[in-house]
Amino acid sequence: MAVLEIEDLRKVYGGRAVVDGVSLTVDPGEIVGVLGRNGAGKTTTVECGIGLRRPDGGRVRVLGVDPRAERARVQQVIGVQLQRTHVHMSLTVTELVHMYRSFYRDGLDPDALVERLGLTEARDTRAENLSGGQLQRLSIALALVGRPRLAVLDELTTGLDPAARRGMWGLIEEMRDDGIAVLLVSHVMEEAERLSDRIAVIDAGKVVALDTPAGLIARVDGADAVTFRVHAPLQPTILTDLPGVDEVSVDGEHVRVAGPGNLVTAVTQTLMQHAIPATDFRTRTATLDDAFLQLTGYELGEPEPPKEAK
Ligand SMILES: Nc1ncnc2c1ncn2[C@@H]1O[C@H](COP(=O)(O)OP(=O)(O)OP(=O)(O)O)[C@@H](O)[C@H]1O
Repeated sequence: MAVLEIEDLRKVYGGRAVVDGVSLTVDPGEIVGVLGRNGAGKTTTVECGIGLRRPDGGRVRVLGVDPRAERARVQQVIGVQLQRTHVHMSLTVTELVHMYRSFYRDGLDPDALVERLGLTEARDTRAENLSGGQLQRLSIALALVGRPRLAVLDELTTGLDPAARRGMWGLIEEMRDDGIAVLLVSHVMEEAERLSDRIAVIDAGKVVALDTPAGLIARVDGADAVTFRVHAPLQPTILTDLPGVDEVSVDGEHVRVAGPGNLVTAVTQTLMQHAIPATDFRTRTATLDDAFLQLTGYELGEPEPPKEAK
């Protein structure tokens, strides 16, 4: 059974459907990423999914239970880290993590979790005196200490330094391997790509794509390309016929060859066979960024210029 099931969810504010027919599921041991522009409806979807907001339409189940009808039962199985954390700011890190642990029947060792999240030195500091990154780590500790069946993480690593970010990813992967279902809202493409088994891209309240990170990247049109300049006449057909080439465009001496995968080797070999001198090779490989931008209606830019030699 899916841990979280969202079916045809609708939420309306001021006559506008900010969530408009969203469906998605998260299985045990699965990390599902949720990507979308600011205001796309991600937080609203997630908060409806765990019973914090009342849907105006559709159906939501956590382990088969309606989270608004059976609040107490559902609270026992979910851990939530939201953008706006409300904690008792006058309590210390240790006090808060132990208090949250006491809310759950089962759970992690609070002190070990504090250490794992790099909060040992701050354990006796009141929440109100923590740095932004420490407060972020605390909110994650509070979400995870009850060993939830479903962890909902909204902007997991915002404000964390690069080392802390890597550490957090490792922790989330361990939890996934332990069978926990994770719903991960993120604006960090590297994070979404590394952690997510599947990614839902939400735009204007609708799921515009739901696929593996590799599946989303493979959908990008024309983002894998090699461009170069030729210094002798070129018959485009010598390149069009190469395996993996989708499109060849020639504009004077500028040539662009597009298709999935790395085409540089095949292109340079072919040019050599035909004795066509060429320079200024630039390559571009599709990324999750490209997929996201294309799916949410942005135009793709031109290939990056080559890096200057040091
Ligand atoms: N309580 C509310 N009352 C009125 N409008 C709301 C309310 N909550 C959200 N909205 C609107 O719904 C839309 C979706 O908001 P939501 O917070 O779900 O977006 P998001 O995708 O999480 O954005 P971000 O990436 O900026 O966090 C926005 O236009 C927002 O202004």
